[in-house]
Amino acid sequence: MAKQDRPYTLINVIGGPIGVYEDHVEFLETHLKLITMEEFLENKQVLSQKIEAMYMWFKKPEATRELLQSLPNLKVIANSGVGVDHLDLKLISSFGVKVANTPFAVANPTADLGIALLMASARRIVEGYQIALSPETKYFEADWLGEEINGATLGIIGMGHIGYKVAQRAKAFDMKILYHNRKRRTVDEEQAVGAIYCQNKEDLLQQSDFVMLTVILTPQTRNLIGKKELELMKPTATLINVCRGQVVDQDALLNALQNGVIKAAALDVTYPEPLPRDHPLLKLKNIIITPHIGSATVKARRLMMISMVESILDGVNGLPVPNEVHG
Ligand SMILES: O=C(O)[C@H](O)CO
Repeated sequence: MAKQDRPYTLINVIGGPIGVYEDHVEFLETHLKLITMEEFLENKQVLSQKIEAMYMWFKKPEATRELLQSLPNLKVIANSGVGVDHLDLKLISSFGVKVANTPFAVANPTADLGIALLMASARRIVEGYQIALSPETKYFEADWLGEEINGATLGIIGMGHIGYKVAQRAKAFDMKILYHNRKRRTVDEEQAVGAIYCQNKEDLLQQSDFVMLTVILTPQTRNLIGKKELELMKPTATLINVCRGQVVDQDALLNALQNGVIKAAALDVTYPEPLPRDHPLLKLKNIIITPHIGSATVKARRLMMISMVESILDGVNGLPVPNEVHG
């Protein structure tokens, strides 16, 4: 693309914990004219007229009303990742701005992580690592046991791109797969992974040995799993969450884990993130917590970037926006 044709695109900063990756910049600069927030604020009058896109890498820059008001020619916001719960979609669309996300880029690595957490929990890998490392360990105990996952029942709540990829993987482990979703998958899709639809999430909760959460966070899914739902689960069951912390009532989960209502939990997401260092969930033995790493692979982050650039280029050229999110 000729240099002068690249759309002016607002980014937060390059590098550091809240910045665009330095090794993505060459690709980005080939397609977009990147303007950092600092450059924008220094030369607001000129740049505000030129900026047509926002490259929102891990929630930054924030799409505040004030920022949207100062960008009269903004056409599209490309959001890294699939979750858009940090965005006020109504507000953004009232400015005539479209939003796109990257559902395809994150589906495989997030499903991989879900299965990794399931396996780690079933085979007590984190505890085992600590035993293997501990100076207290004199011998390896023969009765220190985990669970096998083949033949076990996995209940997937949320059968979008990620949930379906989880099912594909679970099939390879000969798990029995149940799922609950707003919309039922086609019979062909169900048969391809051997998944059985549960119209009521209660049925799924009662029957599953592992419950995996892969929904998006909306007002309807906030606290989807609370005291009542945890009590429906088997006392031998494990809850795995790879979507958003707020989908689970964390106090109810703490209580359930402390009192044997369920056996264990494996969470890639909590609220807040990270949890305060003295949070009681961090003190439990029957929990694994990872730092929100569903999409944290080199490949996924590159695919996210490419997908975001595609959405921006089509968006500023008045074409249908790939992966447009409708509020
Ligand atoms: O929303 C997502 O895709 C992840 O949580 C962030 O990568």
